Amino acid sequence: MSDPLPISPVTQPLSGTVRPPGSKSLTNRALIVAALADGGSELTGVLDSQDTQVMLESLARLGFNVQHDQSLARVSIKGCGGTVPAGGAELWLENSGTSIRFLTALCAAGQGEYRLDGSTRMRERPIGDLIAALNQLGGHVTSVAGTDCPPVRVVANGLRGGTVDVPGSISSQFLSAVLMAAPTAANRVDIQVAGTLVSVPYVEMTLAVMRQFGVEVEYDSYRRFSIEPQRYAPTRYAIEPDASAASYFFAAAAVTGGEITVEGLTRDALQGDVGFVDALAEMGCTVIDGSDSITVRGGPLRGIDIDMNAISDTAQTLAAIAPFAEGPTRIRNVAHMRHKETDRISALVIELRRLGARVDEFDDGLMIYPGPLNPATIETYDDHRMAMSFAITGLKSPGIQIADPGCTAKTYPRFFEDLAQLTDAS
Ligand SMILES: O=C(O)C1=C[C@@H](OP(=O)(O)O)[C@@H](O)[C@H](O)C1
Ligand SMILES: C=C(OP(=O)(O)O)C(=O)O
Repeated sequence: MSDPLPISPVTQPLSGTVRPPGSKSLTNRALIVAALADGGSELTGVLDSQDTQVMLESLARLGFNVQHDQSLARVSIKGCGGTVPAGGAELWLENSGTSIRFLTALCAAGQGEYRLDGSTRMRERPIGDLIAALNQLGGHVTSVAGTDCPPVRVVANGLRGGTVDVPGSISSQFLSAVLMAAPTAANRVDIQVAGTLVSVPYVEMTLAVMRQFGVEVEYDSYRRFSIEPQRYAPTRYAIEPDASAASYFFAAAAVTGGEITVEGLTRDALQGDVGFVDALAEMGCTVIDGSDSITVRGGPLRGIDIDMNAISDTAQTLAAIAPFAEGPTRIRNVAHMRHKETDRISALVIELRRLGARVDEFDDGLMIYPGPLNPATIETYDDHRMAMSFAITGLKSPGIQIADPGCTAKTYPRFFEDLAQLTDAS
């Protein structure tokens, strides 16, 4: 655990320009489909963080030829035409949900015995729905401890294909994992989503990346998908900056009344989390769309009532600035946040109350009331987004310290350096 980090409130509105590192979600998707492609791909703008390092290390263990140039944020990877070279491996995925879910499906497309495991929290994160789906497609996948959580054992002999139900209400990552592996199956895969589908923009992102690597999916309003056996094409692929990471900088502008530009992202980004700026606009900020950037200009904030199901990784960002708005903020329809790095609804409620805020907890979200905050050390629960979100609260309210700030390494190892660059320049 790293030492607590005190955050100094800003003395004037925070202004400047920042370019966050590459998107975690795009990096891990591009790596999976490039590994399944028919030859060498080159990815640029690759995120270098714990979640992508465990993916890269795993692909190397699986026998893929992967070259990572960290200084240039570039990865070259030689795909094996829909197969996995090593006939078995043990993979360690820390607490990276995308990595363990996407790689479980990739391993099922291989030949041999694989074991996938991760941190204590990872062993509490559900994966049973994905296991059941892969087994319907001819896989032999089990939860080793019978918990429907990792560790996972895959005895692989390729996927047969056929018809499969994929539940969507716990995590969209199960559907994304099945979609990306589906073109390697011997026969057509017909997917039917069971129940509601959470985090829909991430499924749109999966389909977009598959298309960019030359694979076509027929689908009908995110309920039914059909994938014929196909090969991914080797591709030169540029990864967008991370839109969830951008939310902290947009929130910093909002809460300090400053003006911050995030470069490399527009509303056309493949990441749904760019939509966080619409929430800020509803709270009273001005959003300025550039040709290759988005700028947020802060102002007096008003509380809002918002469904954040599609962009739940930014719900903590919003909750962390909500105490400064006029009127309460209600965040709805994010029950799936309870299955992430920590139970994020519960963590938000505890930490906002520690600061003296009035908060109501609901099964599906929370309500935050405005009011002055007191000094406190914020517990981060090994959740990068708790650390980054409450750092923004600390720009406005004195005496806030972030416990274990090193946990941002999961997706943004240099977060506090990038934030300091903005605060030092203002
Ligand atoms: O597919 C993805 O890249 C992700 C999907 C979301 O998870 P859920 O689908 O579990 O909500 C999101 O929270 C996560 O950070 C990344
Ligand atoms: C939920 C997250 O990650 P994952 O599910 O990939 O571990 C996140 O980055 O906020």
